[in-house]
Amino acid sequence: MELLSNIPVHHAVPHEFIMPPEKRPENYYELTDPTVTLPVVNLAAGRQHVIDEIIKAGKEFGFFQVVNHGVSDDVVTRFRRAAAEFFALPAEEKLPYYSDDLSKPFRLDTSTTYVDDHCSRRYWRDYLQLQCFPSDRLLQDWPAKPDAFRGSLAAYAVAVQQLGARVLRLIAEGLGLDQSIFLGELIGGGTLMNVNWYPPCPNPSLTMGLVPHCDRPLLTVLSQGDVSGLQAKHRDRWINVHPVPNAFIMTNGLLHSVEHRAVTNSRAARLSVVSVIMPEMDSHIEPLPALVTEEEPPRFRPFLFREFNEAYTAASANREVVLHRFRIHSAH
Ligand SMILES: O=C(O)CCC(=O)C(=O)O
Ligand SMILES: [Fe+2]
Repeated sequence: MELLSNIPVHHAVPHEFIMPPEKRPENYYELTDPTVTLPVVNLAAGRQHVIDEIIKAGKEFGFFQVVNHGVSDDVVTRFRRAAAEFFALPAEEKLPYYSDDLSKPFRLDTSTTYVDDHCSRRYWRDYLQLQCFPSDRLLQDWPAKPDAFRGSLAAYAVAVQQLGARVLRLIAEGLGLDQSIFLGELIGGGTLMNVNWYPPCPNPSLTMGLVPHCDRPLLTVLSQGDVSGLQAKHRDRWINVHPVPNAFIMTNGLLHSVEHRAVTNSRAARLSVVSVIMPEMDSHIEPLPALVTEEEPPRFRPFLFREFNEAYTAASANREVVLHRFRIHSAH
């Protein structure tokens, strides 16, 4: 399949990218609620204030941006630039990495195919999917070109993992739990990364960059640069996640795993770097006893992360279908 990034300029939308009318983002403007903006949490503020803001944002939105997060702009910019340069390489240099084998530690692929009424459609996105740790062993699987790719990725991955651990400690404290409760097997699956490339699209109203979905891991740390396109569900409406300079966007399954999607635009290419902090496959997922009360009984049965992962893949990330498998249905 031809990569979108192999074509310098797209003058028309090929038919396989045209979404059926009900899946188009035409509600981009109508259903988008311009009065709602996602909270921006300043991590340099007082600790208790930061914790309160994160818990409030997590409960209300399941999504928030963080600034003054301690990850240097240079680390972020260097990796974002190297990744953009990778997508701009000539087709033959990218070809060796092209694969749809999910077990590969580094692979390049193009938009997921989505099948509807026996008709398949494609999303307007190329992406890299890679494992980050242990970086000394995986480094050789990462591309040698552009020159800055390996070094900048190793630095970025460490910085993002530390930031993720810091936010997980703050969340634990905010829930009245031991600070390190989420830092064991729940993050032991390592960090996976998606680097998404959405080239300018001649007709954004017909295409989607990424299907509405919820992320499956414990915490996602997303860098979207300065081009908008990310939207999150809030009270049944899509809201735009406005780019905030040097911010990271966080979303997690602890408080609320929120449906989000990416729309395309005709002006500028958009690159997002999505780091997902994964549990070990055999970790036991269940409501923490400290959070279960008679008024708040468990709503989901215990399961292994492996089972959840399989259900997620089988249901193509459809939130309701996945949750249904694990929900405890009350007797009345
Ligand atoms: O491009 C974006 O901003 C969203 C990407 C995303 O949600 C993902 O890769 O899981
Ligand atoms: Fe996502």
